[in-house]
Amino acid sequence: MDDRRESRIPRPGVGGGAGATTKPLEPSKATNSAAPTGSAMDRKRKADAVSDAVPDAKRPTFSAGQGARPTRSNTTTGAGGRSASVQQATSARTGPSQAQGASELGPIAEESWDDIRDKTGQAPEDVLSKKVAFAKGTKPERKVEAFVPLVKELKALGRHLHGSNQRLELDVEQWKRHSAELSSQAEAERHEWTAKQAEVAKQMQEIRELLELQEQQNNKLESDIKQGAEQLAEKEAARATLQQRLDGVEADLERASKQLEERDGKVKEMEELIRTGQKYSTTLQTYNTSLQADLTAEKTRRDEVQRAKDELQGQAAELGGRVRSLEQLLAYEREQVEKLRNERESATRDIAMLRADLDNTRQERERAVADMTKAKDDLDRLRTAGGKSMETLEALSNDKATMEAQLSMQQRHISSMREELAGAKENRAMSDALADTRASQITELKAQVESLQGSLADAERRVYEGELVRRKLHNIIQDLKGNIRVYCRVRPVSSSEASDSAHDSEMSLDFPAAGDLLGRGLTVTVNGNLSGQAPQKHSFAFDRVFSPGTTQDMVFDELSELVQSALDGHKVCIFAYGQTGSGKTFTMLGSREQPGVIPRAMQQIFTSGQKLAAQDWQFNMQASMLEIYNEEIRDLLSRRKDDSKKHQVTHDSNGLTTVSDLTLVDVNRPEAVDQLLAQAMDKRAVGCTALNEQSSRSHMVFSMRIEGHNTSTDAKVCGVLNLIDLAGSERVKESGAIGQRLKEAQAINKSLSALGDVIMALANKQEHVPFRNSKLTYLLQPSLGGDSKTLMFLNVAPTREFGHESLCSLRFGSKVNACEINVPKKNVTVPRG
Ligand SMILES: Nc1ncnc2c1ncn2[C@@H]1O[C@H](COP(=O)(O)OP(=O)(O)OP(=O)(O)O)[C@@H](O)[C@H]1O
Repeated sequence: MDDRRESRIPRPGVGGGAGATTKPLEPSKATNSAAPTGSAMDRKRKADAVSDAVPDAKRPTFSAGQGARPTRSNTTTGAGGRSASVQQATSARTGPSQAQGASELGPIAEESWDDIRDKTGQAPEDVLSKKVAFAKGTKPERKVEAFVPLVKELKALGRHLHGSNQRLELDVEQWKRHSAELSSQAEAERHEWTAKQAEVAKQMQEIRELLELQEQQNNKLESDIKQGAEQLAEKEAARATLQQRLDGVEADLERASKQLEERDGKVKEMEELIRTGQKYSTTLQTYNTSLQADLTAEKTRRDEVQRAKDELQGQAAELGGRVRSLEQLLAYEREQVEKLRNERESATRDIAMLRADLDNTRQERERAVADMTKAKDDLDRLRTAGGKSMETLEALSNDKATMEAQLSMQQRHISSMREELAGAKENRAMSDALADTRASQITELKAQVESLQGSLADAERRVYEGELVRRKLHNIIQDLKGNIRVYCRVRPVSSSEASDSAHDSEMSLDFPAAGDLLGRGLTVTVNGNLSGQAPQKHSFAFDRVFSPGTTQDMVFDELSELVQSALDGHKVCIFAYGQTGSGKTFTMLGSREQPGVIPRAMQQIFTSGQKLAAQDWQFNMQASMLEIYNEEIRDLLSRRKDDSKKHQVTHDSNGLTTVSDLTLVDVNRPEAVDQLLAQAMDKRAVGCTALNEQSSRSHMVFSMRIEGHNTSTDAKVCGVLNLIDLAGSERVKESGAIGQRLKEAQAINKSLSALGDVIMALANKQEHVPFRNSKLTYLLQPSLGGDSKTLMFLNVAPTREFGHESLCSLRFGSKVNACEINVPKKNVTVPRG
C-alpha cells in the first residue's frame, strides 16, 4: 500500500515534470543518495543558503516517514539536476530582463551572481552591507568607477533574487498542482481508507466480538478451571480427611487390637455382648420391616416366652414333684435296703446258730453212731458169749430201737436244718441281689435327681433369660415406637387409712394374677356416682404396674437401664405424676432407709462411671436443682439468702435446656449429691394438707448433665438426666386449702392442666402444641416433644376413697402412654481423624 502511494507521488527535479513518476523512495536509499553528492555540493548549498533561504524554507518538505513526500535528501539527490533545470528555466524566463539590464549597464550586467560569488566568495549580506569610501578630492569619474563593481554585484544579486523568486513561483504552481493531485489522491485514499477503516472497524468489531466470545469462553474456562481446581482442592481435602480418618481408623484399629490383646480376659464377655447385639440387631431388622408385624411377633413371642415360662414353671413344679416323689422313693428304698440288711444280718446270725446246731447235732449223731456201734459190738459180744439173758437182750433191743428212733429223728432234724440252711442261703442270695438292685436303682435315681435338678436350674435360668429378653425387646419396641413409657405404682394402704374408720380403706385396685397382663395391667373399681349405683370397673395396661408390695429396689431395677442410657449419651427424663399423697416423693426421693429413684440413679451413675474408667472413659457431671413454685422458677442450690432473681428457660437446637442464673454444681461422688438433695429439700416448698402431712407444693426438677470423654478413642458423649417430682394434683375442696395453700393448689392444678393439654395435643398430633402455657410444660418441652427417653411414674393411691382420682390419673396415664415423641437420639461424637 505504501509502495503504491509512493509510486504515485511526483518528484520535482531534473527531468521530473508535473506528471513524471519516480521510483519508490526507500529511506536507506534516500540517505545513501545524499552521501555521494560530496562536499562540493554541500559547499555550493551553503553558498546558496542565503539566496535559497526564503524560497527553500517555503517549499514543501517531505519526510521518509510520510512516504509520499520527498525528503530533503530526496531533493538533494537530484540537487544538481534541479539547480540546473531551475537555472535553465530561470535564465529562459529572466532572459529578457537580464538582457535589458546588460544593455543599460553594458558589460557589467553580463556577470551572474553565481560567478561573482564563486569568484569573490561573498555572501549576499556582504554585498548589501558594502560601503564605499572616497578620499577627499576624489574625482567623480573615480567615484563612479569605484561604484561600478558594486553596482555589478548588486545587479547580479538582484537578478539572482528575481530568478529565485520566479523559480519559487514555478515551484509553488507545481506544488499547488501536485498538492491538488495529492489532495484528490488523498481524498480517494481517504475514501478508500474510510471504506477500509469501516471494513477494518467491522473486522475489528467482529474480532472484538470474537474476542469477547473468546473472553467469555476464557472466563468460563477459567471459572471451570477454578471450579475444577476448587473441586480438586475439596476432593483433595476430602481425600486428606479420609486419609486422616483412615489413618485414625487404622490407629484406632491398632489401638483396638492392642486393647483386644490386653483385654483378652474380657473377650468372653464381649463375645456374649456381641451375640446379644447380633440377636438384637436381627430383631431390630425384623422390627424395621414392619413395626406392627413386629409388635404382633413380639406379643406372640412374649406369649410364647410367657407360655414357655409357665410351661417351664409347670415343668419345674412337676420336676420338683418328681424329685420329691423320687426322694420319697429313695427314702423308702433306703428303708427297704436297711430292712433287708437287717434281715440279712439276722439270717446270717440264724445261719450261724443253725450251723452251731448242725455241728452239735452232727456231734450227737456221731456220738449216737458211736454208741450204736458200741451197742452192736456189745450185742455181738453177748450173742457171741451166748449166755446172756433174754431180758438183757430185750433191753438192749429196746435201747437199740430207741437209739435208732433217736438217730432217725436226728437225721430228720439234720435234713430239715439243712433245708432251712439252704433256704436261708437262698434268702441271703436273694436279699444280696435285691440290695444290689436297690443300690443301682439308688445310683440311677441319684443321677436322675441330679439331672432333674440341673434341668430345673436350666429351666429357671431360661425363664430368667426369657424375661430379660422380653424386657429388652419391650424397651427396644418402646424406643422404636417413640412413646413415653408409663410405669404405674400403687402405694400400700397407710396405717392411718387402715385404722381410721373415717377412711374407706377397701382396695379399689386389682392386679391380674397370671396371663399376658401380669405385671402390666390393673383394674380400678369406683363407686357409682349415684347412691345405689353398682361400682364400676375400669381396666388399664401400662408398660409396668407395681403393686403395693413392690420395694424401691424392685422399682429401680426396672428403670436402671434407662438411667444407664444417660451415661451412653441419651437425654433421659423421669417424672412422677399423681394425686397428692399418692407416693411421688417417696418414689423419686424415698427415705434414708428406703432411698428412691434419684439417690439410686446417682449411685448407679457413679458406679458405672467408675467401671467405665477401666475402658478409658472420664466423666464430668454437673447437677442443678430447681422448683417451680406458683409459676416461678427458684434455684434450690443457690446459697444467696434473698434469691429473687428471675430465671429464664431456653432450649437450644440440640434440645438442651438452659435456665439462666441457675447454680450448677460439679459432682463426682454420690455423697455430694446426697448433700445437695438435703440442701434442696430444706429449701423446697412443702406444706401440710388435709391429704398429706408433707405435701410438696412445687414441681421439683433435679437435672444432671453428664459429659463423657474416652481418652483412647476420643469419643465424646453428652447425656442429660432429668428427674422430676411433680406437685400433686388435688381437689381443692377435699384438700381443705385456703389462703396461700389455695393459691398454691390453683397454680399446681393450672400447670398440671397445661401438662394435660400438651399431652392431648401430642397424642392427637396437633400442629400446635401449647408448650408455652406454663413454666412446667416449657421446661419439659424437649422431653415431651423432643428426642428424650421419657418415663412417667403414675402414682396411685390404693383405696376406694381415692377411686375417682385414681381413675382420672390412670386415664391421663393412658393418654401419656399413647403419646409419640421423636425416636430417642444419642448425643455422641466419634472422632473423624
Ligand atoms: N410405696 C410406698 N411404700 C410405703 N410408703 C409409701 C409408699 N408410697 C408413699 N408412701 C407414704 O405415703 C405418704 C405420702 O407419700 P408422698 O409424700 O410420697 O406423696 P406425694 O405424692 O409426694 O404427695 P404430695 O403430692 O402431696 O407431695 C408418705 O408418708 C410416704 O412415706
